[in-house]
Amino acid sequence: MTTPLLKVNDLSKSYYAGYKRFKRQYNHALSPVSFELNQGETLAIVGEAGSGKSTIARILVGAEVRSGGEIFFEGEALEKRDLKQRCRVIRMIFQDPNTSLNPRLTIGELLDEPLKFNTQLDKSERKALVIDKLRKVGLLPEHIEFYPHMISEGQKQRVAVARALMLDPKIIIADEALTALDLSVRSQILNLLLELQQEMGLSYIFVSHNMNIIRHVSDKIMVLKKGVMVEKATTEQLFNSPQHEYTQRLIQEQSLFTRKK
Ligand SMILES: Nc1ncnc2c1ncn2[C@@H]1O[C@H](COP(=O)(O)OP(=O)(O)OP(=O)(O)O)[C@@H](O)[C@H]1O
Repeated sequence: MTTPLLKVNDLSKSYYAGYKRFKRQYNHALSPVSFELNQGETLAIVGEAGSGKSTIARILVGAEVRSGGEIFFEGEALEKRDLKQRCRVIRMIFQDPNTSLNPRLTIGELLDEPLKFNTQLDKSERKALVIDKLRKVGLLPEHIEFYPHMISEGQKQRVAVARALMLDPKIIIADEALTALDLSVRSQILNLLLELQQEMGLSYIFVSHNMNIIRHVSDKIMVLKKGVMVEKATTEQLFNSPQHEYTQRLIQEQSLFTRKK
């Protein structure tokens, strides 16, 4: 049996919520969840607002500390790696490039940042890598001089993708990264992500509440409801025969919403 790229066992998260009747209270944002991700595979995590999707994402990238469970990357505990190494292997793309990209930095500076902080490369080596990644996401070397406000929404999301690629990660987590984009731009970015997956053997975790988006991109899906995993299946199984009534409702609501549009 091959070792999965990422193996998560009983991951959980509770937030301290103050005292009630002299007892410490906790908000269980995430009850223990387990899942695996293989190289080149796409996992989607779906659920309504507050279901714990982003909590998993934040723990995986090291932005949040887990309350329980274990995370193994290539068979080794993820915590054994320092945050720098962790940043290299798992990167995140956020929903809104307008807030995730610093407007005061040029595209070149934005892409150079991860290299500057995480590698020993000199300026010209870093510039060559920046240009390489710009090309990979369908932008031009000239974009180095541009500021985010000078380019379109779709191009901004391409910059966000390029930034996630700078350290040659193995896993990219896209947290609602396609939701805010209009339909034509969304399909362009989706195609770009799929091409990059083919080319670089990337694994993706798509965090989304939009069943339509994930249906077309994911190999398997995990459904969360109020911090509890209620269903986990291949995409085909889940859409053909959803087992949990919550999953059935999510699929139904999405198809109604799509028909109305
Ligand atoms: N820093 C925090 N302190 C306390 N509670 C938190 C914190 N961050 C998240 N939570 C709670 O944890 C639960 C899960 O939140 P999370 O952001 O993971 O949900 P989500 O499914 O990603 O929702 P959304 O789609 O709105 O981002 C929610 O009840 C939320 O209120």
